[in-house]
Amino acid sequence: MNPLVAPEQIVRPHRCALSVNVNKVAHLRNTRHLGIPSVARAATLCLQAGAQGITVHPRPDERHIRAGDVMELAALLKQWPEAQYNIEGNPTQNLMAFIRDVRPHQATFVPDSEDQFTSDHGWDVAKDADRLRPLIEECHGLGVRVSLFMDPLPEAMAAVRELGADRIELYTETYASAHGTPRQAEVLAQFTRTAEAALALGLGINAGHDLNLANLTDFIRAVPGVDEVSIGHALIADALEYGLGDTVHRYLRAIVDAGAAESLA
Ligand SMILES: CC(=O)[C@@H](O)[C@H](O)COP(=O)(O)O
Ligand SMILES: NCC(=O)COP(=O)(O)O
Repeated sequence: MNPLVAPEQIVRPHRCALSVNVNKVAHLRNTRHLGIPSVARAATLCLQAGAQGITVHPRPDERHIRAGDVMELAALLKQWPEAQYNIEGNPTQNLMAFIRDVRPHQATFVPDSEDQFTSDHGWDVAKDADRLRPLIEECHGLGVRVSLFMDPLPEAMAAVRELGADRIELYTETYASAHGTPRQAEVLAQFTRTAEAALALGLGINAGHDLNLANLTDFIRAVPGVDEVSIGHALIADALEYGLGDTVHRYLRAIVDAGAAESLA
């Protein structure tokens, strides 16, 4: 296949999956020694409400998701064969041990330092290629899809493809900050160009970070071919108001409203 088909030739019937990131449930749980709220129970409620996946980011300092959560969710998701398990992290730190143990559907490589407040940048593929290539190959050998957390840089997509990654995850904080401002269209266009470049190379597209009920539909409408959005912070905050099941329905409705999923009926 021509590795650079023209964007207008990309026709991909698309559904966009919602993967709920449960980091913040674990964050709250960790502030007491009571075991509540339960991460597994929260994940179950999200799946029962129709979420198509669960995401965790087990950071080395275990500030929220702990190793026990990763294993408990792996056992839970065996009861939900249609649902996808996405484990995020820095593969040069603690991520690969989880990937080897759990073999999730997807590993999302994120270039975070150990003490980082939150994820705030994508990979510099030119600089990191030699370290990432064998780790991507190892994941593929384990049957695990690999997504690279990336800033919206169209020119970086060829290097991502050359590395052998299956998908990119568009780091959407700059979009979320610009949403509802005069810069929205300009910032969104950069994400659209990046997605078109990725699709032209046969890469799948995920997206995440600071997505919420206010900005999600506009993003999915504008950016072609989004396979999966992983949403945590805002969704868990919304659940304090609407309850987890109703909140998941609201996010699924936002994806339907963007035309990227069938109606919830
Ligand atoms: C990679 C990314 O943007 C998020 O998935 C990440 O999980 C956020 O980490 P915290 O929940 O620790 O802020
Ligand atoms: N990869 C993004 C994610 O999993 C959740 O990010 P956020 O919604 O907590 O900002």
